[in-house]
Amino acid sequence: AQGSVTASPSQYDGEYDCPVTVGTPGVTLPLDFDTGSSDLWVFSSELPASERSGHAYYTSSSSSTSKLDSGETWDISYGDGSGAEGNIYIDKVTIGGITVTSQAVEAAESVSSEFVSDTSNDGLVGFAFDSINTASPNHVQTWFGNAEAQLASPVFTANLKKGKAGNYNFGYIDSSEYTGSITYATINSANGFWEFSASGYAVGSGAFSSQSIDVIADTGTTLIYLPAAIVKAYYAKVSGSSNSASAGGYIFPCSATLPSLTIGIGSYKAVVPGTFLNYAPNTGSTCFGGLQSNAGIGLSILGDVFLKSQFVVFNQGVPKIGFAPG
Ligand SMILES: N[C@H]1[C@H](O)[C@@H](Sc2ccccc2)[C@@H]2OC[C@H]1O2
Repeated sequence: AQGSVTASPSQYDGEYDCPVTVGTPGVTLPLDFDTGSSDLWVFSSELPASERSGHAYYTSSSSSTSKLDSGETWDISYGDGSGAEGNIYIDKVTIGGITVTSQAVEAAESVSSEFVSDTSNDGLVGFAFDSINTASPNHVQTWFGNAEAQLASPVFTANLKKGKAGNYNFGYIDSSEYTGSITYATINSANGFWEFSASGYAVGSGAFSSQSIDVIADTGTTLIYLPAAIVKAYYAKVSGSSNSASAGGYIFPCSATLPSLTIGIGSYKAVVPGTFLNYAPNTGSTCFGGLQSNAGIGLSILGDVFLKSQFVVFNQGVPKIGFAPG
């Protein structure tokens, strides 16, 4: 089997949400595909009505194929301080025409305010490694982990776009979605992430600095977070930029022409256009950068600002990650 699903950007490409059908009869919910976590959870009828407002949700008792995963709970905290928790049902989950008949569906009983106010999604689908799934006392598998048996190849690809719909594909690599050749990096999955070593960086037309940068590829993170020294070197080339405590990061005049950012993947030079690095308006005539410091995060993240400039292959079989111009 192979599948494909549309990925729709929220405002400012803050996240990319995809239709996922759960249960019988199916309820289709826009879920945020997240290669930085490994829980599939949904807004549910078990939430207080106040936390469900503005959201669609899953009602296990209305699904003839739903079965309580007795004794199992989940409780997740994300890097941005948000979180959710609840209990678990086993039910059918279809994405892009591929159905997993016995998927652990983590039903929310409580979600943090960030999720209540983010009405672009009604939950998340984690695509990282099972080791960081939060179900307890037993881990549950990701949807992709369960779907792999149906796939010709243990791969999914991300073809995210700036300001318009893209897609995720499952089980195959569509050569029409990229140019040139795909360059792969070995994944270290010890921390449960799609973690690898980038080979260096360049700012605009400047010299490439060869250095190993430990990063994770995270479709659920909006921006790029790199070591402070690299970020400082980037904004040194943006006149009028400053690292603003009040804005929570680097800002610059919206009229600035931003240099591109090149990230090395082996010998491949992945280029993020300067226009992708003006993320969104801040206050007044200042704008907020798509590249920010990883200070306080503990790791570097290649989020959507980077990923939407590339075609990305996530191969869970090896594991390895591949990049090509999108
Ligand atoms: N992997 C990411 C995850 O998908 C989001 S969870 C999220 C929170 C609020 C709104 C939408 C999504 C959070 O930000 C970075 C990291 O944690």
